[in-house]
Formats: sequence, C-alpha cells, structure tokens
Amino acid sequence: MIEVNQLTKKFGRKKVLDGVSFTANKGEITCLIGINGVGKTTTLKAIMGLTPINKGSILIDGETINKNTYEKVAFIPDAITMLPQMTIKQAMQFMQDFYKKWNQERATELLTFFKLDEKTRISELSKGNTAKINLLMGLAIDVDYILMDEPFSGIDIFSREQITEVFTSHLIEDRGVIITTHEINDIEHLIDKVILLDNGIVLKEFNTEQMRQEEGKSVVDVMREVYIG
Ligand SMILES: Nc1ncnc2c1ncn2[C@@H]1O[C@H](COP(=O)(O)OP(=O)(O)OP(=O)(O)O)[C@@H](O)[C@H]1O
Repeated sequence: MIEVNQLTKKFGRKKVLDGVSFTANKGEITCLIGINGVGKTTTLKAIMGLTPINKGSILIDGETINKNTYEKVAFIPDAITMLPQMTIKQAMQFMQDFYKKWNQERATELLTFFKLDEKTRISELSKGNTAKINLLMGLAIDVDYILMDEPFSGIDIFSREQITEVFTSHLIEDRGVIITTHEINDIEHLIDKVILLDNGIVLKEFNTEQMRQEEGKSVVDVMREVYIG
C-alpha cells in the first residue's frame, strides 16, 4: 500500500499541498482528480522522491521512501523522456540497461498490442503513439506500483480505447496504480478509488463501487456535488 500522510508542499511562498492524505492499494486503480494546477503531478513526484516535501510522510508497504522502495515504483510522466532521435528499439535498450527489473517480453507484447514498429523514431510518433510508448516504458518495468500522470490527456478516442484495454489486462495484474486526470468520463469504469483534490487538500476519498451500490452515484455525480455544491 502507498500511504500519503499530511503531505505539505510549498513552492516559494505558495502552498500547493496543504496536508494531503490518502492511501492507494495494490491491485487497485486509484485516481487523483482535480483541475489544472491543483497539485496532482506534485503529489506523484513527491511519492517518487523527485521533489522535496515540507511536511508529512510517504510510506510504501509500510516503509518510508528510500533506495529500496524506489525499486517498487515506476513513474510514467505525461511527456516522453526519451531522446527524439532514438528509435523505439534503442529506447527499450536504454531502459533495459538502466533498470534491473526491465521485462523485455512484456515490452514486446505491448509493442505488438499497440501495433507499433520498433524501428520508428521517437520524433516520428504521433501524440497518441507517444502516450502508448510512454506507457510501455513504465509497464515493462516489473514493479508493484505504477504512477501515471495524465495518461489519457489530449489523445484520440481509438488510442484511448487501446490504453483503456491495457488497464483491464494482465499487464496491470495485481499492481497498484495511481493515475491523475482532470477528465474522468472515459475511464470511470476502470477506477476503484477516487481522491478529489482542490486548493491543496483532499475534498473527498471514496471507493467507486461502494459509492455506486450504497448511494447510487457515479464519480461524475460526486464530483458535481463536491466541486459545484
Ligand atoms: N517547480 C515548480 N516551481 C514553482 N511552482 C511549481 C513548480 N511545479 C509546480 N508548480 C506549481 O504548483 C502548482 C501545482 O502544479 P502541478 O503540476 O502539481 O498541478 P497539476 O494538478 O498536476 O496540474 P496539471 O493538470 O496542469 O498538470 C501549480 O500552480 C504549478 O504552477
């Protein structure tokens, strides 16, 4: 389980996160929802230890983040980090050299699933295909937790459908996934848990199935209630 406790983060004088707490379980997809600039990316970066925090704690399977816990988590940013002149094959080779837990079999499976050619250069990829390669780079690392920043942002419906399919496949298996988004519609049915963020705090945390069964509300219903009132 990933536990975020009372996370506070300031950039200069600006407090972006003001005591954010939530948990994300293995085997579940947890979605951090909030409008642009609410602090979703900052929260993921804090979990990865990529940005220092001012207060609070982050535990991964009960352990404060350290060298060992980094081996358990992969971060898929919203933009590709591979060099544009690299081919997909070279990018995969780079990942293999860099990560002990790189799983080439899984990478090849994803490449076939997405119908992409390993000879293509990163610079030649469309926005949708860039998102798919980004996803591949993260999912092909054998880790227990995957953090994805806006995996569906700005891509066409068919690419979205393919990515959605990956979410429900054995490629995710029993891993714990945290995704951020500000547009929920297409992925609502995939999500187990929702964290609604605003003004640096968690407005509401709920289990989607429980909410549907007990209160008959969809994620969008709850968002409307919480954000609009
Ligand atoms: N390195 C930084 N220095 C200064 N301010 C920053 C830095 N990174 C983020 N911020 C500010 O912190 C706030 C939260 O940013 P963050 O990227 O976490 O938001 P977000 O919810 O992920 O937004 P988006 O949906 O646009 O990606 C924003 O106001 C942003 O301008």
